[in-house]
Order: sequence, then C-alpha cells, then structure tokens
Amino acid sequence: MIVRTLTDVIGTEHDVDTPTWSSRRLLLKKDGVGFSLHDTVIKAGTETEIWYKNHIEAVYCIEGRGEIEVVGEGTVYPIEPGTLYVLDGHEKHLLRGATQMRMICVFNPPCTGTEVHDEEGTYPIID
Ligand SMILES: CC(=O)NCC[C@H](N)C(=O)O
Repeated sequence: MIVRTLTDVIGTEHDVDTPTWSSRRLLLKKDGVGFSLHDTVIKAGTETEIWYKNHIEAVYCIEGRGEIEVVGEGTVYPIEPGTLYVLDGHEKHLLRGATQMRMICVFNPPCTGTEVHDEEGTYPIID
C-alpha cells in the first residue's frame, strides 16, 4: 500500500512549475500501478496549448473556473468544480483558467514525475 501526502511532494523534483501551471505529481510510473496522479494548479488568466499524443489524461476539477477548447473543432466546454474531461482521443486543446483552477489529473501511461510540455504541448514516453 502507498500512502503519500501533498506535503511530501511540494518542493521536490516532482513539484513542477511552469508559467501557466504547476503540477504536484503524487503517484508515478515508478510506483508501478499503471497510471500517474497529479494535483495540478492552472494559473488564473492563462491559456495553455496541450496535445498529449502519447497519453490518455483524465482531469477532474475541484476548484476554480475555466474552459477547454478542442482545437480544430472549436468546441468549448466550461470547467467548474465537479467537471471531468477525458482526452481519450488525444485531442489537441486549449486550456484556459478564468480563475486559478485546481485539477486532479490521471495519466496512462504514467508520467515519471518531471515532464514538461515540449513545443507541441506533448509529454514524451520515457522508458
Ligand atoms: C490539466 C492539464 O493538463 N494541465 C497541465 C499539466 C498536466 N496536467 C500535469 O499535471 O502534468
């Protein structure tokens, strides 16, 4: 059994900060459970272009408000506490935080813990 707290992760290499989001990676590939789980903060007033070509991501909002736009379709979905979205089609998207948003993110395959987006908004597969 694994027991961990957010406090255990904050300030470590698995607490990754970027100009538009910060991600505290609580559960990682090395834990061997088949997915990773992140407590992510989307910064207020930001827009991030993301394209997880190599991963499925499920995102559950627990705080704040914003929206997600599917690039190409132009469809925009509002996000508020209680909203789940799942990028099961590897959709390229624009994530906007109207306010600061706190999101619980699950990745399959799991992240190793230090990933940041490349120029396409993608995380690599790290073996
Ligand atoms: C919601 C989202 O995709 N935010 C970007 C960071 C990513 N979810 C992560 O936690 O690594």
